[in-house]
Order: sequence, then C-alpha cells, then structure tokens
Amino acid sequence: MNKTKKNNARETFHSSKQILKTLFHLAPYLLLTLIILQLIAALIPMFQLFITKELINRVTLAFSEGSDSIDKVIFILICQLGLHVTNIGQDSAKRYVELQINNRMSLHYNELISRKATGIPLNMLEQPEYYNQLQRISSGGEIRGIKIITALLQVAQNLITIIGYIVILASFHWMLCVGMLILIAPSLFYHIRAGNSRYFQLINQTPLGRKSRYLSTLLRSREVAKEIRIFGLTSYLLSFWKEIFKLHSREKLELERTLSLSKLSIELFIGFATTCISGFLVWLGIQGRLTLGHFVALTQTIASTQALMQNTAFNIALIYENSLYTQDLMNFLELNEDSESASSYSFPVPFTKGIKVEELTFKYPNKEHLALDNVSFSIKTGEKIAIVGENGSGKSTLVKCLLGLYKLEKGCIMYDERNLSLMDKYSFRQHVTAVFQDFAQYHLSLRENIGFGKIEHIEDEALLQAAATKAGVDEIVTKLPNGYDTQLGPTFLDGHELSHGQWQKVAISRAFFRNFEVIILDEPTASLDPVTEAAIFERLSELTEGKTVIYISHRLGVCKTADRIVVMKQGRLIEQGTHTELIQENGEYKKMFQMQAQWYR
Ligand SMILES: Nc1ncnc2c1ncn2[C@@H]1O[C@H](COP(=O)(O)OP(=O)(O)OP(=O)(O)O)[C@@H](O)[C@H]1O
Repeated sequence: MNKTKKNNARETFHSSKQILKTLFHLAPYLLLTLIILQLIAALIPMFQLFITKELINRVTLAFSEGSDSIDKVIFILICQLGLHVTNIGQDSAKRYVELQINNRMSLHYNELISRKATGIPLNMLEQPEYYNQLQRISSGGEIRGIKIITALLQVAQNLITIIGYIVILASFHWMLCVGMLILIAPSLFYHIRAGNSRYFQLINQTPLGRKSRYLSTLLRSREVAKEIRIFGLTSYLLSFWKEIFKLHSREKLELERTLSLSKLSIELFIGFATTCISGFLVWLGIQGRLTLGHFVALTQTIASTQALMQNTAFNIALIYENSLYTQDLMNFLELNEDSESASSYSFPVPFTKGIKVEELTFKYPNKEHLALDNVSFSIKTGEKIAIVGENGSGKSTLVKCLLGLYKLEKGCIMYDERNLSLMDKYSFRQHVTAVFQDFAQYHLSLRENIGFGKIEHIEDEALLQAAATKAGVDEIVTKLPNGYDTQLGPTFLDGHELSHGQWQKVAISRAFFRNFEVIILDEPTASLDPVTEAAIFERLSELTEGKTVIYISHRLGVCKTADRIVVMKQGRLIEQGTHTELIQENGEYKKMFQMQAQWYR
C-alpha cells in the first residue's frame, strides 16, 4: 500500500500535466478565456479593498464636513457598483465556460474509454481488476480531470490575490504577513491527508462495492426475476447486500470522524492565530499608525487572506486527490489494445489451403488448469467440422482462439499458412463470421440486429432479406408491426419481445449478413425447436457451399452431417474422424453417441 501511495504521489504531477495537455488541444480558446476570467476574479478583491478603505475615510469626512464632500462618496459608490457587476459577470461567464470545457472533456474521455473497453484483448475481460478499474473511472474519472484544471486556476487566482494582500499587509507591519503565512501549513496538511485517505478507502472498497452493486442489480433485474421469486432469494440477497453496505458505511463514518477531529483542532489553531493578529491590529491603531478606514480594510484583508489560504490549501489537496483518480483513468487508457491494423498481413483471398492449428495451449488468467492442452489439427477449405465433447472440455475456448479473440501464449493458428496472431484483425474479420453460444440481443430494431453483421451494408434491403430468409427470420418479420424497423426487446417504448429461439434465429441471420470464407457456430441451434434445427442443418451445406464451417453441438445427431468430427476432453483433442470412423473406433465419441441415442429408442 505504501509503495502504491508513493508511486501515486510521484505520478500525480504527470497525470495533471496530461490532462492540461489534452485540454489545451481540445479547447485552447476556452482555456484562454477561463484564464482571463480567473485573472479578473483575482484582481477584484484588491480593488474592493481599496474602495472600502476610500469609502470609510470619505464617509467619515462627509459626516464631519457636511454635504460638500458628498460627490466623492457618490463616485466611490458608483465604482463599487461597477465592481460588483464585473464580479457577477465574470462569475457567470466562468461557469458557462467551465460547463463547455466539461462537456468537451467528457465527450473526449468517454469516447476514449468506450473505444479502449472494446479494443482490449478479451483475456483482460476475465480479470476482476479490470472491472474494479473500470468501475472507478466510470464514476466520473474524466470529470475529475476538469476539477484539476479549475482547481489549478483557482490556486493561481488565489495566489495573485494573496500576494496583493500580503504586499498591503507588509506595508503596515512585517509581522502581519508572517502571521498570515503560517496559517496555511496546517490547513494544507489536513486537506491532503483527507484526500489521500478517501482515495485509498475507495480503492479498498471497490471489489466489495462492485459485489454490492451486482447484488442490488440482481434484485432489480428482469433476467433473474423469475428465479428470485421461485427460489425465494430476496431476503438472502438483500441481507448480503445490506451487510456490505453497512460495512462500507461504517468504514466511511470512521474515517470522517477521524478527519473531523483533525479539522476541529486545526480550526481552533487558526481561530486563535487570527484573534492574535486582530489584537495586534488594535495595538497598531492605538499607537496611531492606522486610520479607521485602514483598520476596517486590514481586518477585512486578514479575514479574506485567511479564507483564501484555506481555499488554496483545499484546492491544492483537491488537485492531488483528483490526480490520484485521474491516474486510474490514464492507466486504463494506456492498457494495450488488440492491434487492429498493426500488420500488412491480410486474410488470404482466395482462401484455398484451409486452417492449421499447431500445438495450441491456452490458460485463462485466473485459472490453474489449461483450457486447451497442446491441440493440433487441420481443416481443409470448404470442410464442415463439428466439435463435440463434454461440458468444460474446451470447445468454446478453441473457437474463440480460432476467431482471434484471445492472445495465444503457446502454439499457433494458420489460415492458408498465414499466422493469425500476425494478421491484420480488420482484414481477418471481413472474411470470418460467427454465432456465439451466448449471442447478443440488441434492444434496437430488427434491421440493426441483422445489419450489425456488416454495418456498412445495413441499408441494403436485398441483403437483409436474404440473410433473414437463410435463418427463418422472414417468418418472424411478417408478424412484427413495423417489419424490419420494429423495436425489439422490452427495454424501450413499443419494444417487441421475441422468444429465445427467435432471438437465436436473428443471431444466425446476423452471421449470414456478411460474405464470409469461414463461419464458426457455437451451439447455434440450442434454443431452436427440432424442426427448425433440422431445417437449418439440412440447409447448412447449401447455405455454406464452398465455405469452411466449424460448429459446436451437443446434439450428436446433427454432427453426423459433418465431414469430420473433432472430439475434445479436458482441453485435449482425443479423437477425430467421420461419424462412421469414430463409431468404429469404439472410443469416447461412440460412448457419448450411444448414450444420447438410447433416449430416442
Ligand atoms: N472466461 C473464463 N475464465 C476462466 N475460465 C474459463 C472461462 N471460460 C471457460 N473457462 C474454463 O475453461 C474450460 C473450458 O471451457 P469452455 O467454455 O471452452 O468449455 P466448453 O467445452 O465450451 O463447455 P460447454 O460445453 O459447457 O460450453 C473450463 O474449465 C472453464 O471453466
């Protein structure tokens, strides 16, 4: 923890500099305007002080001399009004400019965060620390950047005013400015300590905090609503959530209590020091070294300087605290992405030699055992391969590797003798399509749900209808109120919910919406009725004529149509061959096939 604190302290300056640089690129004129407004704000208190002093002295004179001196008093009052209007004007303008800067920064960083989140390797998404970090930056990391800048400008503004005040105070007595300077130290110490403690408390609370948020999401989620009711889980989940909530509240209260005690002692010290300084002023007045105007103006100066110093200390601490949070954002943005076009190596067209998997070994970051253990096999172009095996045998992991979604540590995958790891990802994805076991259900229009298969052609009606027909979605469309433009899912107004099987057909259409050389289907028909499933598999050869097909299925009956069957067990490839060959081999496949077959006898 100490090491982390030290590192963060060192990197604080770096992240503030980064944020400033970005802002300078994003909104140079707004930044300049903000600096000018801040400068005006810095000078106003000194003019105010001068006006106060003049006003008191001239009013005292007018009271003793009568109406002869009233013109000068009126002039001073007009100046005071002008200053007041300027102050209000600069304050409103500053808020407006800050809001504009905030919007630009928010847009910029939110876009970067979303791009990064969709660009980092899939392996990273399996790691809890990724979600902890994402949660912290999602709760306003980019807004904290603008806070650093406004705090920096506020410090600069305060310093200008404080220097002006100190010069005024020093012109009366050097002791006054020394007294003022020593007031800032305890305040600064307190605010930095408070910021640091709150930040590290957040770091420690993030993992459990995520769990608590997950539990409360579960309690309100549509997906698990049925199970929560049927299994009566409300009390259990609620008490788990309450336990975490109470623990975190207790920790926060404890920290605030400690900080409040420190703050109280610092405030007492500051109050005592201010009283001493005021007493010193009275002593100077008694000695005849101050007029009444001077006395009022200096008392006001001391109060203002003290408030400004506290505000400066608070803002310096704010810069430090927000830099710690911004550091998280910067670290996240610096994560390595899947290189989309780092290579000039494109997908081989025409695709003639097929796919070769050599000694492929893969382990998930948080797991002990290998998900894939030295897997080697090849697929000819145009071949239809079925992958079968018990749950957890590595089938889905294998197809995700074939799709280039995971970074390989050992072994390689070649498409027409071109190494997938070195291939340009964009080019690769133009020629490969997939239907996943946990396919996405986009709560958008049906057109978008299919068109996402190749976003550039989303308006191509003929292509849309062809893809829909291939998976039997054309029958669904006729029953939808707005055809392809019907909003799907229950999330938004007029949303039309589909059955799970219908959603799966839409996912298959999406895969068929693009031209492909290779199609990978991970249990593509698990939710379909037997008639639809049989129809899709019967038509698969026709729909994928000349294309390479790899599919995973637990229904071994449909695998009989494959040119070759690959059998997986505990991450290893244990058998491969045609259905007839594997039955003759009398191995794992035959055992699985016979077990399934007995249910149909
Ligand atoms: N995201 C993940 N993080 C960690 N381990 C994982 C992850 N996904 C899968 N695994 C592990 O990797 C192994 C292989 O899983 P995989 O999903 O590839 O199996 P599968 O054969 O597709 O299973 P199923 O038939 O149930 O879909 C399993 O032991 C599983 O626990």
